[in-house]
Amino acid sequence: MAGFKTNSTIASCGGKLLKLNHESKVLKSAMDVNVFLPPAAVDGKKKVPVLFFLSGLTCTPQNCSEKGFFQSAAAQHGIAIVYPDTSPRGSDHPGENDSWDFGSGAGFYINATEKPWSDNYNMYDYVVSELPEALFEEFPQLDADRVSITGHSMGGHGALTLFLRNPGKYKSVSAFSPISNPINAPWGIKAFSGYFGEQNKAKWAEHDATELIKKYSGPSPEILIDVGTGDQFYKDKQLLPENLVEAANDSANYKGKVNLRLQPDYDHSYYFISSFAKDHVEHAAKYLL
Ligand SMILES: N[C@@H](CCC(=O)N[C@@H](CSC=O)C(=O)NCC(=O)O)C(=O)O
Repeated sequence: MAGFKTNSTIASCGGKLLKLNHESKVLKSAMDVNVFLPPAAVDGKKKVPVLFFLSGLTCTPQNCSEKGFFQSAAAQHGIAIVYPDTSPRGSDHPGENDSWDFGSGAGFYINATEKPWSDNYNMYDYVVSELPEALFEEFPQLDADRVSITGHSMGGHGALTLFLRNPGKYKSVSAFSPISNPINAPWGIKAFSGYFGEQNKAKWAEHDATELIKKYSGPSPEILIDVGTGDQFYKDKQLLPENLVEAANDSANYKGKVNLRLQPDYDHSYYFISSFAKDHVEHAAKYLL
């Protein structure tokens, strides 16, 4: 078996939220992960599709499973949700816990190339391969052939880049307030300088959704993006979703297929995410069911 320990099993929306922990080899860390099993999958007899939710800076698997409000719609559509953590934990690298937007809780869904981070900050490999493979082994009711991805902020960047780097692997993608062009935003510049080195701009571009969409070729389901106009990080140009839309409209595959919805007054918080969670589950359901 894949070696998950179940710390708690919580009834939620007719299904079960499992709070799990396992040892990750690629992260050299014990990792928490939450999995919501919809009612259809609780007895293990029916295979259900899976939606990954990648969280933002400072988050753990708890933030979205407690206040994202995804589980009601997921239960209705018979979709499981996986909530991974946002970085390895307790690695003790110098500076790992010095700021909230780099290091612990800020893994950015990349494989770091700069020391000491390259030792174990491999969130890309963890979310793309190690975690899903372990989950599909442990829970045969999760359908490995029907997987979609979504996320928030840093996790929205993760969802978009994992989708665009792996054509066909995910049936659909959506995002809440994603960091859409990290190579031109303060959060992304800080993270990529630290994890990839200041000079390695080619590597930076490999994890920038706006750069990736220009060259993307593969299945091209509509991409749904919600951003609140009251979001201070949007106003501070950390998110830059318009750059992604412009790049998509200049591309061969994604012209007119990024649906950016600017939601009046909403901020960056889980009040915003929970207000539109149903839409994102329904977006995924269109491609998963
Ligand atoms: N601590 C920071 C705010 C951090 C923050 O807003 N984190 C967001 C994600 S931001 C982009 O990735 C978040 O989801 N926080 C968790 C929550 O439950 O709200 C500050 O002090 O400004």
